[in-house]
Amino acid sequence: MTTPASAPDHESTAAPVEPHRVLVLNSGSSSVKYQLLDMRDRSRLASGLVERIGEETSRLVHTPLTGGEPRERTGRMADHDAALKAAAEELTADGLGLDSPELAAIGHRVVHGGLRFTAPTVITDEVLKEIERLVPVAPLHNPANITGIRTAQALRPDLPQVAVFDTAFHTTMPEAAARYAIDVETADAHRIRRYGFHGTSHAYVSRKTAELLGKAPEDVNVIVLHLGNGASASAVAGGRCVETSMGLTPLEGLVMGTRSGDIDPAVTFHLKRVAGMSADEIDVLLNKRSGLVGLCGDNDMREIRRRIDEGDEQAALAFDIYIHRLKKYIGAYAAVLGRVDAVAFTAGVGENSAPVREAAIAGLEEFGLAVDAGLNAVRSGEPRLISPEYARVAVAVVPTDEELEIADQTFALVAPDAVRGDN
Ligand SMILES: Nc1ncnc2c1ncn2[C@@H]1O[C@H](COP(=O)(O)OP(=O)(O)O)[C@@H](O)[C@H]1O
Ligand SMILES: CC(=O)OP(=O)(O)O
Ligand SMILES: [Mg+2]
Repeated sequence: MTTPASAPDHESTAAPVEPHRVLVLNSGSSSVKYQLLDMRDRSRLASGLVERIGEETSRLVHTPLTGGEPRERTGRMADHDAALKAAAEELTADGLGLDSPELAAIGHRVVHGGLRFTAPTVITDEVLKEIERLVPVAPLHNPANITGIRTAQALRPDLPQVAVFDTAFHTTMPEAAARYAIDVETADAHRIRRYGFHGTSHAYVSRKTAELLGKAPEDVNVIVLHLGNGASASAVAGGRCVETSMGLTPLEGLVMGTRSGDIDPAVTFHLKRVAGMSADEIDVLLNKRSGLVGLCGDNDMREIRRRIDEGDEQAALAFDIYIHRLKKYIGAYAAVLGRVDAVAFTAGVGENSAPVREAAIAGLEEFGLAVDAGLNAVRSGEPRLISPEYARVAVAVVPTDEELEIADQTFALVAPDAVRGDN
């Protein structure tokens, strides 16, 4: 790539360096994860997490990856703008300030890209307006993403800001999977269809799973189970998504930390007509007061397992409902794919909870699925197999890295000719 920075400069003695760093912002409803990467070798220079934004107990944990210990800040951070400014200060303290000429771009996770955004996109005013238009279909996520973009633009107005959409990977779903069986004219008038989310993670993990099996992505069919606070399953055939569990919004599908996942849509009419709830109240009930937290008061799988170990029946039932739904999706996606080569568990619960993996696969021997108890108990940050050798289908734990995937896609867009390190 030829830029003014690489033009001969007779006054300076050192050779000018092409901008090669990417900052990634993954803004969630109440948290921000960030990473600064050096794209020459795809190494992480620093990473961090701000949790409980808007509460008195906000907490920032910043990890410099060049040797130092993690640093913590606590105390109220009122909004995502305050959280990002605190993160920028931590980076500056490490000598990695956002004013650096080495920064090439800022990559943003944007949850809903609607029908229009099927690939990473440089953010213009017009693109930002479209992301705003999609707020009603991602009310917990797109507003946080927009604040992240605005704050980053204010800090570095000269840099390309790139949006990488959760929905993009799912745009290959066939119409049979993407359409709801409702009146076509109404659906089309309001763009009501199944978009799917967590696509960056499903893309990354399905590719990594193929790598773990020593095969090309085109040659494998994978069921990816992204089990975080939000949770979704996808069926990926030869590297292309053919079905996923989230729909118009991230509310459909699996039982999640605070979201109900699938319910009979008539439950909402019933809540309105019989329980007298407004649309907004029902929205809050299903998005924030349902799922594991609605069933047992806790949404953290560690806490639920602790309660089960102490004999708590409410926690045990919540766990059973979570696993029952997961198992239904594994069976359904096996049917959709026809041939399954691997089932991959990922995200906070999928990577860390051996009991969830064991229970989700238990009883599926007829599908060629089994988990080896010893392998399942191993704790590691590496992709690994947990199925016994005799099993026909591989079961794997494959840590996701949405930030690395966003950095790769961002850098490929802004510096298409740059030489990048390999995996
Ligand atoms: N060691 C663990 N054992 C079981 N569950 C865990 C563990 N660590 C994290 N989790 C679960 O992972 C969830 C967070 O997952 P994550 O993928 O970070 O979610 P999100 O990106 O939606 O915030 C927590 O709510 C908790 O339930
Ligand atoms: C789309 C979605 O549910 O994201 P998250 O899991 O980060 O809440
Ligand atoms: Mg997540």
